Formats: sequence, C-alpha cells, structure tokens
Amino acid sequence: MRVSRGDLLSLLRKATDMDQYVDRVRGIINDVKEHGDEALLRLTSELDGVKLSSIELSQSELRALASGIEPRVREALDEVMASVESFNTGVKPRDFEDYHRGLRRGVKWVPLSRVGLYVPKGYFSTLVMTGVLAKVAGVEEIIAVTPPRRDGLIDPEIAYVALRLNARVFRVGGAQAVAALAFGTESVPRVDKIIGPGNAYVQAAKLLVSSHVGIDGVEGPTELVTCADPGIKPITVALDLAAQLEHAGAVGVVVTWSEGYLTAIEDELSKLTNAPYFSTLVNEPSECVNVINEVAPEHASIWGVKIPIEGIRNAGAVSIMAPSALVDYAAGPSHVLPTGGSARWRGVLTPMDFMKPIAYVEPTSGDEARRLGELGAVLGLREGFRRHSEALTNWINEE
Ligand SMILES: NC(=O)c1ccc[n+]([C@@H]2O[C@H](COP(=O)([O-])OP(=O)(O)OC[C@H]3O[C@@H](n4cnc5c(N)ncnc54)[C@H](O)[C@@H]3O)[C@@H](O)[C@H]2O)c1
Ligand SMILES: N[C@H](CO)Cc1c[nH]c[nH+]1
Ligand SMILES: [Zn+2]
Repeated sequence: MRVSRGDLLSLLRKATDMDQYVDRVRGIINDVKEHGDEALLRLTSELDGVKLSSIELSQSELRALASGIEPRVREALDEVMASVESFNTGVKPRDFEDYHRGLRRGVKWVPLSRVGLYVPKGYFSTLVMTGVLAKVAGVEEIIAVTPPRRDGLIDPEIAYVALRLNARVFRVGGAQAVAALAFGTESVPRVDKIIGPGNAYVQAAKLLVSSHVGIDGVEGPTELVTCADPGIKPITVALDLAAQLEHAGAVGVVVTWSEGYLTAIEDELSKLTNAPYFSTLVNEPSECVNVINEVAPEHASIWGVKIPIEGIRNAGAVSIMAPSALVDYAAGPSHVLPTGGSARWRGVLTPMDFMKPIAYVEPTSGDEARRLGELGAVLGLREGFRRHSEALTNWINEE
C-alpha cells in the first residue's frame, strides 16, 4: 500500500500492538501455573493439534531424530554455527578492572546458570542464533522449547543443533512454553532468563512474566524497512522484501526517492508475494535514514551508495548491499532482533544477554581509599542515612 511518510508510523504501530493478546495470554499463564504439565499437554492439543504423552525429548530420541538430517544441511549448519560462534566470541563483553584513589574496582561478567530458549515453530535457525550465543557466554544449562510438529516430533535440525549445544529440548510452544520456563512444571525446569523470538502470544507472555524471570526483549513478528537507490535492480530489492514477508505477521516497508523506480519495485513485488506491505516516497536519499530512525525496524536494508548509513541509529540489524536474509542465516550476528519499535532502546541479541556484570571494590591503599569514605560519609549524612555515614566514618578511623 502506497502511504505518505506521515501516515507510515501510525499504521505500523497499529500493526505491532500486542495489547489485544494480553488477556488471552494471561489466562494461559495462570493455567500453566496452576496445572503444570497437564495444562501444557492440554494446550498443545488445543492449540497445536498434537496429543503428546511426554514433553521432554530424551537424548536417545534427539539422537534418533538428528540422524534424519540431510548431510548438506548438516554441513551448512556446522559452517553457520562456526560463523555465529566466531563473530559472537568477538562481541562477548570483557571483564574490567582498574585502580582508583586506593581502590581496586572492577566488573566481572558472569554467565547465567540456566537459560530458556524459545525456538519458534519451524525455525531451527533460531536455535543456532540463540544457543550458540549461550555457549559463547558460558551458560551452564540450555533449555530449548519449541512447538511440536503435527506428528508430535521436532525437525531433525533442532535435534542436531541441540545435541551439539548439549541443550535439553521440550516439545511445547506459545505462551504456555513461556509460562513453563518462568514458573517451572513437573517436566520443565524454571529458568533464570527466557530468550528468543516468537509470535505476539509468545512476546506478550514474556512481558507478562518478566517480573518473575529475566527476558531479553520483544522480538515479535518480522519487520524490514528497505531503502533503495534507483540504480539497483528492482527485482533485487523486491526479493529482499518478499523474503521477510514470508514470516507470519511480517511488516515490510520499501522507501525510495523516485516514483518510477518505486512503481517498478511494486510491480516485481506483485509477482512475488500477496503479503501486504507499505511503500513510501521520500524527497532525497538522506530522508531514508530518517524513515528508518522513526520506524526503528528489526531489519533495515540499504541498496545503493547514496544513502548516508552512518546516520542510522534505530534498527536491529542493517544489511548493506546484501539481502537481510543473509543476517537471518549465516552472516554471524544473531537474527534475534528487536521489533515493535523497541530498536529505539535495544539492539541485536549478543552474548551479553546471557551474562550479567557483577561489580566489586577492594581498598588497596587505606589512606587514599579513606578519602572516598569521607566523601561517602558527607553525602550519607546529607541524604539522611546516618548509619551509612557512621559505617564509613567508623571504617575511616579504624587503625
Ligand atoms: N524478531 C525476531 O528476531 C524473529 C526471529 C525469528 C522469527 N520471528 C517471528 O517469530 C514468529 C513465529 O511465529 P509462529 O506463530 O510461526 O510460531 P511461534 O512458535 O512463535 O508460535 C506458535 C505457537 O503459538 C501458539 N498459538 C497459536 N495460535 C494461538 C492462539 N490463537 N492463542 C494462543 N496461542 C496460540 C501455539 O501454541 C503455537 O505453538 C514470526 O512472526 C516470525 O516473524 C521473529
Ligand atoms: N527474518 C527472521 C527474523 O525476523 C529470521 C529468520 C529465521 N529464518 C528465516 N528468517
Ligand atoms: Zn527471515
């Protein structure tokens, strides 16, 4: 749909609003909290049409499933896992320590103990884009949840990647899986943090349980804003957008500054997809960056050299002269990316999401450190915390 730049944002925010799912999801969460595995099995039957006798897949079941993976897919997964691992090892946060006025002080990055990974139905690549980061971070226990297929099983690729990551796999999805990870059931262990993309039910559930368990952020239905210079073949841009429009509930925007060129891209898109998307005209290349920063999309792709990409501040991942599908599968950065405008305050998933910084301080030179104690005592008194002040004053005066 051709829209003005002014109408674009309000139309997009309506498309990604999760409020309509909250009541339904709250009911599911309470059901799982109260009935545990029985609720998981009943909801999986109702919502996924699958009657399961058990929720967790054993190691031997995973090995049997993984044996069905196509060799060329296995080889592709091995290479992609190496690409994702090497990139995220570089991105992993480093400990910090310095000495300041008689104090040794630092931050130590500690991996979380047990993390729950939500792998959307049919997205085995998401287990790579979350599980490899958990491994890089040093997470001790990786728990993966994913909706079962109609036959009650899971894709061999999920089993293969899970075995490589030493992850446990539970055949449950949706808000019920999130509730199980947040509160634990007879089968599903409670985790410290839930990480992973999924549909609006999954993301609404993460938000609703986020006072009981850590969550990464909101990574809901896919979004792409693609900006193109009329010098790029229309089919190239159209395929980039059509790819992301394959995702359930995806939001797509194509932006350029030439009417004829935009029409040519729209013509190509009409042959590739029936999915709705927005197209909008700007006056000149730098305005493309303004549209991206206003929309704050999950994915942004830039086709051409006239668009000043250094100005992009709000986007999960930016693909430059490459389709956004390259990030989805193989480039190295995780494809778990912020949606619903949350790219204004959050970015691509990294090993930092699987770790936490613990600060520490230790006096090394009493005289110098005592001066910092004096400063604290003054401020504590002024703030009305007399014992804070006394604790510091006492420490200063100790021999
Ligand atoms: N932002 C990102 O980083 C990212 C990455 C990968 C995928 N995604 C998105 O993840 C989404 C995957 O969605 P999906 O639906 O295919 O799989 P999903 O696994 O997220 O959700 C499927 C589950 O939703 C539950 N469900 C379905 N209908 C329901 C209803 N009416 N009431 C309650 N629960 C219901 C079912 O339990 C089902 O198992 C896509 O929109 C895709 O774009 C986003
Ligand atoms: N584009 C999706 C993120 O929104 C990731 C993905 C997985 N498989 C294919 N694409
Ligand atoms: Zn994709």
